[in-house]
Amino acid sequence: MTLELVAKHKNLKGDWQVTGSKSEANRLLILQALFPQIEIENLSNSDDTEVLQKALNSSEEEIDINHAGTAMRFSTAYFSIQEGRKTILTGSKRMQERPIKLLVDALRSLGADIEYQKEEGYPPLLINGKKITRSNVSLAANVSSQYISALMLMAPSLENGLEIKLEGKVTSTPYILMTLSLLKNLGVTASFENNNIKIEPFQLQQPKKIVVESDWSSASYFYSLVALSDSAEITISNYKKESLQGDSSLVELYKSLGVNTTFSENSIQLKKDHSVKLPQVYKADLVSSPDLAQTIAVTCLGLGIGCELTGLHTLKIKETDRLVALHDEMSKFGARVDITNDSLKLYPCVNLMENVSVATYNDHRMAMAFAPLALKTTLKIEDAGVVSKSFPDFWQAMKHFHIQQKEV
Ligand SMILES: O=C(O)C1=C[C@@H](OP(=O)(O)O)[C@@H](O)[C@H](O)C1
Ligand SMILES: C=C(OP(=O)(O)O)C(=O)O
Repeated sequence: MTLELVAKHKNLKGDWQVTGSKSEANRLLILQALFPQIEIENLSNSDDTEVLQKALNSSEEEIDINHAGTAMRFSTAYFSIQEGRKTILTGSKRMQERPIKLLVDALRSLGADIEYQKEEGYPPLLINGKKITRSNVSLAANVSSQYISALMLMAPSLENGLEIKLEGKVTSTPYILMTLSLLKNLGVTASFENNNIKIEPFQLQQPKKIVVESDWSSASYFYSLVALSDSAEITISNYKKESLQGDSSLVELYKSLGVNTTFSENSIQLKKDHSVKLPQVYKADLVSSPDLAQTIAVTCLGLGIGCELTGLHTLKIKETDRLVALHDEMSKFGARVDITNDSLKLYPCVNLMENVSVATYNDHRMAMAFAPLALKTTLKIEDAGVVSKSFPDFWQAMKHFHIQQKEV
């Protein structure tokens, strides 16, 4: 389905309730499978969370995780310790190109029985669940934090706990800290000091309710709407100041792009700040917030300013090669874009082309990042249904804020 987008008003007002964080939800689902006394509230309604929930409830041998990276990585560790159970974990064509070797090597070194079904280093995986008693592992931490979170999530259910030594420069650190916080919140004794993670064995004695905060990566599209509007005052919920999600860095990152954030009890109010003088070139290191790269790049494109984004080395192995995708799609609007393996440079582009058709490459964030650009030019989004990976009611939200959509 291709959607043609037209912004009917550029003065935005209104409220929206965003679904629960898929990162928090997917961690909690694994923890709940290991400690059934956990009760989860405000679970994400994303495809990635649904697919993991189904996988964990499935009694089938073959489980298809589709495009969901966290579900693939977290359930690889989970099924490795399901004693006596054989599982084939597979996923979409793209999932079969997303590397998992570092995690499989780490699990194998702990005694897990995992074989590759097709290409070495990539799903699908054949897993024969086993009891794991070894408690020391080390792995490179510069490729994906998801491998580390996967090990951390299974760790408290191991009889000897787990010590994980992180090698090299750690990437996407806030996601490791999110996992650590959720474990601690449950009552697990856990620490992360000097690239060393230590998690003690744990048993949950009493029922424990955990409420998932709304998704901050999804909030980024509202920040972009506000930045690109003529004026805006919108409220989104449920958010809190002390977030577990690293993407709450949006509050700071969007200040110089003209968006002010005010926290209320369980929501945030975003206001267009007309007093801000936009930078000619916006600069940010996004090594801690890789999922914001597309939103920020497109906001800068819409504002007619340049940007230099660094710390993007993980983008190449996500739903698509996001650096190439951003380069190709922003160029269609007339912009000059240079990319390297870990950075993106956008040159200021004052006259945006009209009626551009944006390809989305099975990547929800390509569709969602470009949608707010409708406030600046007319455009089409191809395969617009991809948004359901993390934000199924995204298009309703855009409609609520006057971005009209017509199927073409
Ligand atoms: O642990 C998580 O929930 C995630 C970690 C990040 O991945 P990397 O660690 O691979 O950068 C992020 O991009 C992804 O959307 C969610
Ligand atoms: C990278 C993402 O997800 P995953 O790696 O879990 O597929 C994302 O949601 O932007």
